[in-house]
Amino acid sequence: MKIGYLGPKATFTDLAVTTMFPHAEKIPYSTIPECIDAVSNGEIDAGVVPLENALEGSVNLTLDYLIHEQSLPIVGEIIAPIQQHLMVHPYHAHHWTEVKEIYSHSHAIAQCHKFLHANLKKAKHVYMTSTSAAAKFVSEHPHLPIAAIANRLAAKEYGLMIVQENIHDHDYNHTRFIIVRKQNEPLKMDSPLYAGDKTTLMVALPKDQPGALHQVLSAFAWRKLNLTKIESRPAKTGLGNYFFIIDIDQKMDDVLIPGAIAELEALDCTVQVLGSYPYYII
Ligand SMILES: O=C(O)C(=O)Cc1ccccc1
Repeated sequence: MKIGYLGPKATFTDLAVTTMFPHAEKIPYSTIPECIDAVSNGEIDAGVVPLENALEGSVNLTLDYLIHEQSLPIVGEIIAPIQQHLMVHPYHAHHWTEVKEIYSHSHAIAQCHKFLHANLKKAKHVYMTSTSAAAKFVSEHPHLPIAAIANRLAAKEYGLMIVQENIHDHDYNHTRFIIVRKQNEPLKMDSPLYAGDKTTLMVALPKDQPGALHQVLSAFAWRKLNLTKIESRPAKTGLGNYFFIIDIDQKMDDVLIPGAIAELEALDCTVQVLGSYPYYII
C-alpha cells in the first residue's frame, strides 16, 4: 500500500504514518496540496496531512484545500504528541544563541513562542512547508547562522545538533492528522491505538436568518449528539460568508445523524459529510 504524507522525510506527519502503517510504502510530498492531489489522481492509496494542533488550532491550508479544491473523504484520524526541539548545524552548536534566523513550519514556531521570545528575541522567523524541510534547509547551509525547530528524527536524518530540547510552550501539544482517500473506503487497520469514531460535517447556514446557528446546534443538542469541535471558515464567496466544520463524537448511524442532517436541510442549510471515521491515539 502506498501512503503519501507531508514530507520531506522526518516530519511529524512521517512519524505518525510510520507508527500507524509500519509496512506501507511511504511517499513524501513537499506540500499539503501536492499530497492531496496525488490521492485524487490515484498516484497513492491514501494521504496523511496535518489538520489541527492543540496549541495553534487548525491547519487552514488542509481544511480549505479539501473544501474548495479537492473534496476527498476523510477515512481516519491519527492524534500524536508533538515535541519541538531547537537544532543547528554542528558548526554553530557553541554559539546557537547568536543565530539570526529560525526556520520551521508556522505552527511549530507558534508552539514555541514563549521560548523564542525569552531566548532568541532578535532572530527572524522564516516559515517553511514543514519542520523537516526547515531542518534540511539548515543542514544544507552550514555557513549560515540559522536554526530549525523540528523533531528528534529530523535532527538525526539531516545531521543537526539539538541545542535545546522540548521548547514548546505547553506540555499538552498534540496534533490531529487526517487520512484521506479517493473512495470512502476505510483502511484495514486493526490497531490497538483505536480510540473511537467521529463524524465530520460541513454546514453552510442560510443567509441572514436570525438564530440560524442556534437552530443548527439544537438539532444536535436534543438528539444528545456530542460535538467535539465547531469552527467557522470563510466560504470565499464574500465578506461575512462562513460555513461551519462540526465534529460529532460518534460514527454515522441510521437514525440520529441522518435525522440531524435532514433537520438542518429543512432549515435551508447545506450539509456535506466530510467523513465518518475511526481515530487512533499514539
Ligand atoms: O511540519 C511537520 O513536521 C508536520 O508534519 C506538520 C506539523 C507542524 C507542526 C506541528 C505538527 C505538525
